[in-house]
Amino acid sequence: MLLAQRPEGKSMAGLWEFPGGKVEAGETPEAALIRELHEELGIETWDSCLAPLTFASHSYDDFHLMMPLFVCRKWGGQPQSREGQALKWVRPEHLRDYPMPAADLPLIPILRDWL
Ligand SMILES: Nc1nc2c([nH]c(=O)n2[C@@H]2O[C@H](COP(=O)(O)OP(=O)(O)OP(=O)(O)O)[C@@H](O)[C@H]2O)c(=O)[nH]1
Ligand SMILES: [Mg+2]
Repeated sequence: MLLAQRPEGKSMAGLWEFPGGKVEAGETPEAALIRELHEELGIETWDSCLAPLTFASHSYDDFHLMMPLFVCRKWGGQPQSREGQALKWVRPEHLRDYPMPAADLPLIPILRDWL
């Protein structure tokens, strides 16, 4: 799977995360992910290429995160770093080697078992 390292200046800088971002008003989760993948990686994808896999539910100090995790199996173009973030393709069994946000940690065994 493709991990992105949060750049300096953002919250949780240096941690490795799944590409994506916040849903805007009136957007479906799928539309938000399609938009974010375009903004962050320059790739195109479509609702029909996104499969919901699991979700994270985690209380940070200042907000509660509910984050759906989708698998994107088909896209157009080559992922490239458009926001200065480092990118890395990582096998599920190696996810533990990359420091991730606290909300993501319970997802690691699920991804290892399911993918
Ligand atoms: N994309 C992403 N966000 C995550 C993950 N894990 C996690 O806790 N988050 C949190 O979920 C929120 C997503 O925000 P984001 O910074 O990616 O949002 P964004 O792309 O819209 O950026 P922006 O707010 O700078 O415009 C952040 O609070 C982030 O820390 C993850 O694996 N991927
Ligand atoms: Mg983002």
